[in-house]
Formats: sequence, structure tokens, C-alpha cells
Amino acid sequence: MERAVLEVEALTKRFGALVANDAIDLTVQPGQVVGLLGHNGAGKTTLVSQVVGLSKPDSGSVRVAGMDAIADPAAARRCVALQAQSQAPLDGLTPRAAIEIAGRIRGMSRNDARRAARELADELDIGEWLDRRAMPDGGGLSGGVRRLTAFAMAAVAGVPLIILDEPTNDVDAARRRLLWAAVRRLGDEGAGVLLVTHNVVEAERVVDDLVVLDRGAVVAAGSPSRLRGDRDNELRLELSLTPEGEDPTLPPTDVPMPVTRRVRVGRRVLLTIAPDAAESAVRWAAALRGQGRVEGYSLAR
Ligand SMILES: Nc1ncnc2c1ncn2[C@@H]1O[C@H](COP(=O)(O)OP(=O)(O)OP(=O)(O)O)[C@@H](O)[C@H]1O
Repeated sequence: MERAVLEVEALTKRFGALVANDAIDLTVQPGQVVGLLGHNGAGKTTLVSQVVGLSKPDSGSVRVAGMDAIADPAAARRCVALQAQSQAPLDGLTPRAAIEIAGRIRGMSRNDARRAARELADELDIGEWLDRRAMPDGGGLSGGVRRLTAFAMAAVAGVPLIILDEPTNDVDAARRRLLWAAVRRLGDEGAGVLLVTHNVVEAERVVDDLVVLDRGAVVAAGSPSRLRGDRDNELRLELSLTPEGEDPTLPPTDVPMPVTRRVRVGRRVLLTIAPDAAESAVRWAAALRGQGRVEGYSLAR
């Protein structure tokens, strides 16, 4: 197998007491589109910042195209194109100029950069704004066109690893479809793509693998169909709380099994757990009831 374009191992990053990335393992192969999913604050942007050398991990390793991205961030960065979550600073530029400059910085000839900018504009259907200038007050270009231009800037020159952080924000539905198709094309042409998104439903169609983060840790990883299969088998433990309202699932908790989802509705708490955790879940819930800490419990598919 070809060498992975991104190898993250046991990556840990703390902000004071908060563990923003908790021993994360993640690999992107050439030609593979990997979706990185997670709620707000799950640790996605923290992970991306370390991959591109903007912040240093507390422990763990990051290799980009075989290079140690922690020891030599500048070398690693040459192999990565990043579309950041914040809008790209395009003020005073036209999309055409911005995309061409991004290509030239990556070593493309003037002609190649010009041709690539035109092709990307056609692919994303932003040709009519290609020569319109972005104004500093936010005028000139819509948020969606700015976002698509930033995507084109990341996609223009062939680098081994392309990281897209929420590339569809502000983009209309029709152009989102074009953008997803372009993401798939980048993978099919051999790039490794790490796609950070909240948009699971749309991303699922273009990714090969998904990595799901929750509170800094990887809670699920694999192909979308495998993860869906896992979900079909998941169990739901429901606890009925006492009128006093003690919630034994809140920290400090002695819950003995991994919980992939916790939802509280009134005096009921629903925990989603793996099928092989059924026995320990029932033993724990029965003990809670025995101690009078919950009124009752049930376990269901
Ligand atoms: N510089 C920082 N200092 C302190 N805490 C931080 C810092 N950067 C991030 N955090 C915290 O680390 C956790 C992970 O944040 P991060 O931005 O990586 O999440 P995210 O998954 O990218 O979220 P979102 O989807 O909202 O962008 C959050 O609790 C956040 O408040």
C-alpha cells in the first residue's frame, strides 16, 4: 500500500484541565476522503490546527506525507492545502486572482494556474463572479461565493493532503452538490482529503470513511455503511430518575460502559450503548434501583 498522507497517532492536546484532543488516532490514505464529524467543541479544529503546525500537541505524533509535522511544520505544510473554517481574506481580490495566486504559490505556471482557475469556476458554477472584486465591507461577493473561492484555492494545485474545514457553510443547495462532487473528484485523482463537517447526511455520499469525535476522543470510525450497521445494533438504556432528580449519569459517575449518546428528557435519561455492554449496563442499572437512586430502568434495541 502507498504511504498514508496523514498519520495521526495518540494525539493529545489540553487547554488547562480541558482535554480538547484525547489520544486521537486517524489515518488518511492517498485517494481517500475521510470525514471528521463531531458536535461543536468536539475537538475538530484543534486537531486540524496541529496537523498544519499552528499549534503543538502535548503528546502523540502527526506525519504528513511521511514527514514529522511536529518537528518540521514548515515542510509538512508544503504538502497540505487547508480551507479554514473562517472565511478566506479575499478583500480587494477577484475570485480569479485569488485562485490563480494560490496556484502560483504552489508552483504552478501562469498558464496552468489560469486554466485551473477557469476549470474550477466552471465546476463550481461561479463563473459569473470570477472577475468581481470582494469588498472589505463584505460586499461584492456573497458568503457562498467567497466560500467556494476558498475551496478552489485549496483544490487548485495538486498537494498530497487537502483539509477542508466546513467547506459548505453559506453555500446554496445546488452548488453544495457541485462542491461535494469536486471533493470526490479530488480523492479519485489521488489526493487524500480530510473533510471536517457537521453535514453528515450530505458528506456520507462522498466519504470513504468517517471518524466521529466526541469531547476530544474518537467514539466511532469506519465506513458509513459499517457505522450505520453498528447503529442498527445499538442498545438504549433508559433510566427513570427519582423525583429528587439525582442524575447518576452526570459526572462524577460510575457508569461502567462506553456511552455513545446521552439524552435527558424530563426525568428520563436515555443512554446509547454497544450491544456487548448489555450485561454490565443491566447490572449497573439494577444496582442503582436497588439503592433507590433511580425509580426504574429498561433496555431496548
Ligand atoms: N485556544 C484555546 N484555549 C482554550 N480552549 C480552547 C482553545 N481552542 C479550543 N478550545 C476548547 O477546546 C474544545 C475543542 O474545540 P474545537 O474548536 O477544536 O472544537 P470543534 O469540534 O472544532 O468545534 P466547532 O464545530 O464548534 O468548530 C472546546 O471545548 C473549546 O472551547
